Formats: sequence, structure tokens, C-alpha cells
Amino acid sequence: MYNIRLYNSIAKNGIKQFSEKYNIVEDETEEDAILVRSSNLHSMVLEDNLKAIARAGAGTNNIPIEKCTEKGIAVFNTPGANANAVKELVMVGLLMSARPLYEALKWTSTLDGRDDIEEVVEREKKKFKGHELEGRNIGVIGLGAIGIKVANLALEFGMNVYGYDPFISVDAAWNLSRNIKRATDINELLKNSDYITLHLPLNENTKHIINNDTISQMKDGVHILNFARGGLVDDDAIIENVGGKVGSYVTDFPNKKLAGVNRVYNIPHLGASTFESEEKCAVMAAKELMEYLENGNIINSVNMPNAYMERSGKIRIGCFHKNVVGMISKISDILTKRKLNITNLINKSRGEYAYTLIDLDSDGLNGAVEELKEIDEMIRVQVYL
Ligand SMILES: NC(=O)c1ccc[n+]([C@@H]2O[C@H](COP(=O)([O-])OP(=O)(O)OC[C@H]3O[C@@H](n4cnc5c(N)ncnc54)[C@H](O)[C@@H]3O)[C@@H](O)[C@H]2O)c1
Ligand SMILES: O=C(O)[C@H](O)COP(=O)(O)O
Repeated sequence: MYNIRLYNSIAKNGIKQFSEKYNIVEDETEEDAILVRSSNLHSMVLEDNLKAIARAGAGTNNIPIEKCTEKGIAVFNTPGANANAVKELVMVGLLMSARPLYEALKWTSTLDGRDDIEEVVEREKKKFKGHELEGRNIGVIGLGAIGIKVANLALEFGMNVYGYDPFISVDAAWNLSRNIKRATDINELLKNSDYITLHLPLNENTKHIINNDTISQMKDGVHILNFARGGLVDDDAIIENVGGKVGSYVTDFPNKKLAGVNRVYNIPHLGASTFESEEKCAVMAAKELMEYLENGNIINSVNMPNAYMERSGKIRIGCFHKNVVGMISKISDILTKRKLNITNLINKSRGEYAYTLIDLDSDGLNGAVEELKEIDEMIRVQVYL
């Protein structure tokens, strides 16, 4: 039996994926794995029994990744599963900054109960004139699952699209329309864009990527959209510039400083909040956890190398270790000494770490696991029956 602890409410269809071998709990328990959305896990104690954390979503900055890696805890996310939901809301944000929809709706609601609404509307609508998106320039920072969809859709609006992503993946590049202009440095994008939309992760290199300095390079009246993470933007710089240099700031990450600021549109983190996206994320996360807990296969991990091998033999061992010379021979010496025949093996690395998955044609392990754990560079050994 495996214990899965849920943080946040997780879509029912995701939970339904777990077979009868799983016990799903919401309270503290001896959990084998955690399924989480945006709850902050940075202060949690990582117990020895914890083997995996799956983020039903994209951003993993709420998870202590480095500490997990040091303990051999696999962290997963669900790449692309909520990208369509976010893309659609970004389009709302874009239209909200081009046309004063928010102000207009607020004003219209004040007319409640009046008999002359039709006349007042026709007389006063000139206060809410906006711009068209066609022909305007948009800069997309981060061309991953979401950025690509936003960039491609902006082309459909007739916009000129600039994209910036120094780490763009080959897959992403294939999916990007060739009508998107690739900015080779961020300044090129900043100085040309009427709209700037952020779709990159928050980390120590990207924190406050939008600040007083970068804003000073932007066009007057630029509209900034942030559906990625609050920390990417220096809120003080926004407050200083909004209504002047910055036409508006649409953010999915409200906070005390930004609440109530004119021309700051605060959306309560709704990017991924659609029935469809919550379900896709939860189902994908549940499958990743089951594949890892039952077979040691790693799919969509953000801290371990991806590794997948069909089951063969009778027993499987998964070894997470430092990526150093001689590990495979140390592992195989221990198995050979006990005459344990390897039927299949894969070894995958990711930076300083590596993962070796071994299938054995044997009924027992004769103390091999204990000895494997004693190898200095070994971080975790897991047996799959
Ligand atoms: N508002 C929401 O509800 C919501 C939903 C999903 C994701 N997000 C946020 O959006 C981010 C992007 O999501 P995604 O699914 O597209 O992720 P992704 O991993 O598919 O794409 C991120 C892209 O950012 C690029 N990147 C990294 N550092 C960069 C830098 N310094 N400059 C430019 N590009 C850089 C990467 O190369 C990658 O292509 C997530 O990290 C998450 O924080 C928010
Ligand atoms: O990174 C993400 O996937 C989004 O921020 C969505 O977060 P949520 O699952 O808490 O809505």
C-alpha cells in the first residue's frame, strides 16, 4: 500500500487514477508521495519515507527542489497540461489592456436600476475607447509550453510578435511559427514591444527581470502581462511607473502592494483554473507518481534524469546516485558477487546526478541493497517487486 498525501484540492479524475494499492489522505501521514498544486512546501520536513512529489501544474518554485534532490526525492511536474488554459486567459489580459473593459464593466454596473440605460450607454461610451491589437508589437519572454501558444495566437490577432528565450528547446522551436521574430537579446524585445508578456520560470536568475532599469528601456505606454510568477516583476517599479511609462500591468499574482492600484489588473491566480486543465494536470501527475512508485520509471521530473524501461526479470532496483566515474561497475560488482543476473539496465544522468535502473532475473537480493546503500556516492536505493 502506498500513501499519497494531497496538498490543495486535486481534480477528482486525477485521484481516480490511483488503484486500490493507494491510500489517499489529506492529513499528515507516513507519505510515500505528495500531490500538490501551489502550496508552499519549503518549510516542510522531508521524511525518509517520502519518495516523490508531483506538482499538478507547471511552476515548481513552491517545492524545495535542491533539498529533495539531496535526499533522492523525485520531483515531477506536468509540462504543458495547463498551457491552453493560461494562453486563453493571457488573451483576456491582452484585450483588457488594449480596451478599458474592466473600467467599462464597473461603470455599467453603476447604472443598475436606471430606466435610461440605453441612452446613457450610447452617450458615455466614448469614455471607454481602446486600441486594436492588429499591427501592434508584442514581446513574449519565455517560449515554452505557454509562451509558444501565446506567440502563435498573437499572430492570429495580426500582431507583430517578438520572442525571447535563450534556452528554447528543440521541440519548442519546431512548434513556433516562423513569422515570429526571434529577439537575440532581451533589450531588442523591450524597446520594440507595445505589449510584453512573461512566460518564464521564477528562479534566482529571473527574479525581478522586470525592474526600473528594464522598464526604462521599454516604449512609453507599454502594457505588461504577468501570468508566470509575481516575483519576476519588481512591484515597486510597477507602482512607480504605472499610469505613466507603463500603460497597465495585468498580473495573475496580486499582493498587498498591488491591490487597488489604478491600471493594475489583479487576477486571483486563475491561469490554470479551468475544469479541463485541472483535470489534465491531476491525471498526468497521478500517472507519473504511480509509474515511479511501482516501476521506478521517471517521466517529467524536474530534478532527476528521465528514465523509462519496460519491466523484465523478477526484481527491479532503482539507484539514484552522484554522476561520477565507476558507479556502474561498483553496482555491478555487488550484484555479480551474489550471482544476481542483470536482464536489463539503463543509466541516465542529469548534471551532477545519475539514475541506474536494473532488472534482475532473481528471486532474492541476498543483502545487495544494504551494500549498494553503502557506496559513498549512492543517494537512494529503491526495490520494485
Ligand atoms: N498563472 C498560472 O496559473 C500559471 C500556469 C502555468 C504556468 N505558470 C507559470 O508560467 C511559467 C511558464 O510555464 P510553461 O508551462 O510555459 O513552462 P515551460 O517550462 O514550458 O517554459 C518556460 C520557458 O522559459 C524559458 N526560460 C527560462 N529562463 C528564461 C530566461 N531567463 N529568459 C527567457 N526565457 C527563459 C525556458 O527556456 C522555457 O522555454 C511556469 O514556470 C509557471 O511559473 C503560471
Ligand atoms: O505553475 C502553475 O502550473 C500555475 O501557477 C497553476 O497553479 P495552480 O495549480 O495552483 O492553479
